[in-house]
Amino acid sequence: MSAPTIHKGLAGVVVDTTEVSMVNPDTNSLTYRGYPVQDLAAHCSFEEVAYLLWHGELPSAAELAAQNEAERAQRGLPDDLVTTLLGLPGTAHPMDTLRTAVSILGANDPAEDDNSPEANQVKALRLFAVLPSVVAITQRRRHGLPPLPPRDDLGYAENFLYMTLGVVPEPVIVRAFETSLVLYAEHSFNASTFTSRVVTSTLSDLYSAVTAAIGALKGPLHGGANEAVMATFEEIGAAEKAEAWLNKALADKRKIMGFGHRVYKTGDSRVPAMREALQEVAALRDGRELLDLYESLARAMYAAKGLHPNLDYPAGPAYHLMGFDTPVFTPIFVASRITGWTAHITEQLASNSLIRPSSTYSGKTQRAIVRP
Ligand SMILES: CC(=O)SCCNC(=O)CCNC(=O)[C@H](O)C(C)(C)COP(=O)(O)OP(=O)(O)OC[C@H]1O[C@@H](n2cnc3c(N)ncnc32)[C@H](O)[C@@H]1OP(=O)(O)O
Ligand SMILES: O=C([O-])CC(=O)C(=O)O
Repeated sequence: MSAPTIHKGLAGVVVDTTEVSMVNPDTNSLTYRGYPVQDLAAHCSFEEVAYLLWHGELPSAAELAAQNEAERAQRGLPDDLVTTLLGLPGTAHPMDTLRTAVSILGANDPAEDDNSPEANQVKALRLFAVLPSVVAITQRRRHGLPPLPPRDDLGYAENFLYMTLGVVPEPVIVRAFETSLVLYAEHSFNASTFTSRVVTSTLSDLYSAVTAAIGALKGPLHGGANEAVMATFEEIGAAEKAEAWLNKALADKRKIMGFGHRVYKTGDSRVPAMREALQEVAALRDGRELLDLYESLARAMYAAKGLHPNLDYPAGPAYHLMGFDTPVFTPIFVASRITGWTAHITEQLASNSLIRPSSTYSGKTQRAIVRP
């Protein structure tokens, strides 16, 4: 009997179909429900993109108004949840706070175990609405500031920025932030989405699937890379030091965060739009030096390894210049990806099969228990 082929990391393994998005590495393109992501970023609000991911079509004006009304009404956090979250150690990573918040919201939801599409859509919208409040709390407590109540006169991106930073910034910043939310929203069977589908496949509940997905996204090989990119820039310090720093880091066999991708091998479809957003933010926020460092490291990495940046590479410095603390970068990714995760959870349930791959045993041969 020939040994089965092992697909480490499931690389290249096609496990299911999806109608939510298509990543095409041959053309470096990404579509959500058929629409190119850069067109959505240029012409749609994040709320419209959320509706598209959940319902398969862009909303009419009336459908969007109804969703917005429901979302704005649910932005606030219950007082006891705020108390619990502020009771976590100040050293807790904001991703841990976010994961805990989703878990508590699930435990308090009497419909937690109702896996009907209607009930799960209610939960998806509720999580979409409250996550910015949780992210905002984690940043504000780092600065000794109390939580700010949400404002229902502001759009999703504006309110998110307001609650975290205490002001509604310039329209260029709001637009760049919204672009990042659209670009981060969905990416087929990435590790965190796949995690959410694995949990869902056991017929567990949506909150459990999202909690697990947050755990998967936290890692620096996935969403955590947007925070790690900032740490890299801080370690390098200046553009003229980038090449020497990189050569040493590669000689030390370090992974350079924000570069490479499991699917895209000739460039991430989302980077051009996010790089443009970063340039606009940098122009407004005195970001010339950071931008120079960004470009120097990217050039050196391509020369040394032929590797291109992924979305986390421009998103990290853009969030920094907008005024976000580094530990909230990946939580922002969560607040965006909640749309994609929940669309996939619904899709998984509609055509479910328990996800349970096989393995080849490589341990000790069978043996008897021998007691002395
Ligand atoms: C939104 C997102 O989640 S995008 C991904 C964010 N993650 C990161 O930026 C982390 C840094 N990047 C990486 O670690 C990888 O590129 C991954 C995990 C994203 C993809 O990994 P894989 O598809 O498994 O690629 P793999 O690890 O096989 O890389 C192929 C080769 O390129 C090298 N390589 C890939 N990415 C990097 C990197 N960022 N730094 C240094 N070397 C790298 C690998 O060491 C390997 O070299 P080798 O053949 O000499 O061993
Ligand atoms: O697709 C992946 O493997 C990672 C990624 O870019 C994402 O989740 O946005």
